[in-house]
This record gives sequence, C-alpha cells and structure tokens, in this order.
Amino acid sequence: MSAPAPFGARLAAAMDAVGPLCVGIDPHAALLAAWGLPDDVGGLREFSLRVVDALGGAVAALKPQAAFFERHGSRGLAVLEEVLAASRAAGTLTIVDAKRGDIGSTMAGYGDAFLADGSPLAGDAVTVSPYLGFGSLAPALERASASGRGVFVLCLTSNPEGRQVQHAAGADGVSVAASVAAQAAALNEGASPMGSVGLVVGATVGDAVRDTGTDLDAVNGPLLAPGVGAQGAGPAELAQVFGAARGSVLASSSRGVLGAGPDAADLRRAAAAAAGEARAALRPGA
Ligand SMILES: O=c1ccn([C@@H]2O[C@H](COP(=O)(O)O)[C@@H](O)[C@H]2O)c(=O)[nH]1
Repeated sequence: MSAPAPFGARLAAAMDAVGPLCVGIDPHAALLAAWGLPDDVGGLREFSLRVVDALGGAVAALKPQAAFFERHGSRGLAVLEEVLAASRAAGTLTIVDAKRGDIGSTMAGYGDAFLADGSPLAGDAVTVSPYLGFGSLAPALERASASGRGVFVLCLTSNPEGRQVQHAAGADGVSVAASVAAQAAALNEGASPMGSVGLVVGATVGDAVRDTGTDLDAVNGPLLAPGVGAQGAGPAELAQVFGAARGSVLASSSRGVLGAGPDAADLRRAAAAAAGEARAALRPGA
C-alpha cells in the first residue's frame, strides 16, 4: 500500500475543493442544552456524530476540541475516538485541538497518542504548544512526518491574553511569535504545495502579525485561523490579519456554525455560508 500524501498536500486539496473552512466540534454544555441533549456522554456522542453526519464531506476539516471530550472522562475519550473514525469514513480531515506541549520525552507520548498510525486518538493533525521551547516539539514533529500527519503550532492565539507571551521579544528583539513562525518555515522549506507544519493565528489578532514582525508569507504551511463567528471575526478581519498569506488560511468557526443546529440542513446551510464568506475573503476570484 502506498503512503498517504502528506497532511499539507491533503489539506490544500480539501481547501481547494470545498473552501477554506474548518468547523470546530465544541460540545459545550450550553450547546448540548440548546440542541435538547443532556450534558452527559450520551449527549456528547449524539451531538458530535450529528455534526460529522451533517458536515462530513462538506467542509475542509473538522476540529474536535479535546477539552469537551476529556471533561466526560474515559467514556468521553471513547466518543472522541468514534468521532475521528466517523470523520475518516466520511472522507473529512480532522484536527484534534488538544494544544499539547511538554518536555521532549513527554511529547513523544503525546505524539504516539495523536500522531501515530494505529492510535485511536490520531486525527490528521493536532494542535501543539511551543511554550516549553519549539525544540521540545521534535518528537511530535518526527511522528507527524513519519505518518503523513500534521501539526498546528500556537503562534498568535485568538484570545487577548496571548499577547503577554507571544508579543514578548528576546534580547535579539525577535518576538516569540516571529520566532515560532520562522522555525515552522524552516521545517516546511521546499514542500509543495505546502508543508505539514502549520501555525495557529487567530482571526481576531488585528495588526499583531505586523506588530510582532511575524513573517507568515514565508511559512509555506497551513494557517489555522480560529476566532471566526462567536469571537467576533469575519471576512474583513480575515483579510486584515493575513494579507498576502491569506491563500494558506483555514478559517475556523465552532459556535458560529454549531449554533445553527440541531437540524442537519440548518447546520449545512450555516457551514456553507461561513465557507462562502471565508472563500470570498481569503481567495477572492477563486
Ligand atoms: O487561538 C486559538 C486557538 C484555538 N481556539 C479554539 O478554537 C475554538 C473556537 O471556538 P468558537 O466557538 O468558534 O469561538 C475553541 O475550541 C478554542 O479552544 C481558539 O479559539 N483560539
């Protein structure tokens, strides 16, 4: 059997085919209630699989938020495994939003969990945190590369508190965000159509890319942009934040789409509208 194409290539193809939108599966207790479901593992399963049924094949990626599965304990994690398998069966890429980051030897464990062939918790990519040092991510990056999977490294997050860490500059005057982006760019060098080491850059960050000197144009990898919808960002913000790098952006919305449920047709309409807005903002003329 031939090895699957690398994550970057698979994501680029999916964005071209159905638009640059990722929908987050964030089964908040309040959303479960709004959908008439109990805040227990049964409600979690019903909610999440309905999202996969409705949106599988219709969006470039689905992004289950690990926290909302972990809060239900081991049975919640079993639901996450089921969601990943169902998405795979539907032909839709998955990004497990787990934001893991630890010393290198422990990152090997996270890599085995989220990025290794045969692990039930492995999607197509996982979000990771570089704040123990970008180098500490090496074991996860190695596993991603070996299995054709991807990572999204936190760079400029959508929450206002992120500035304290991400805008800070070292003695060389280079900001943390710029350094993270440069290290991702080095790993993606030469990849076509793009590499598999992505960044998380919130659609809400305004002028932060410029202010921190972060060179997104050089990254040559996917840019996951949460913050669309419930956190207030829309097409204008996407265009402002990403400028010339916008062709690599995967806009991400969770509550903004999920709030249209539980009806599957309503969910599909909301996702199609969000994908259309993202396409117009990020790929004008496409
Ligand atoms: O910088 C970041 C990184 C990740 N997220 C995650 O995305 C979703 C956003 O949900 P909405 O309902 O669309 O606000 C959530 O899972 C966050 O943990 C982010 O918002 N910002």
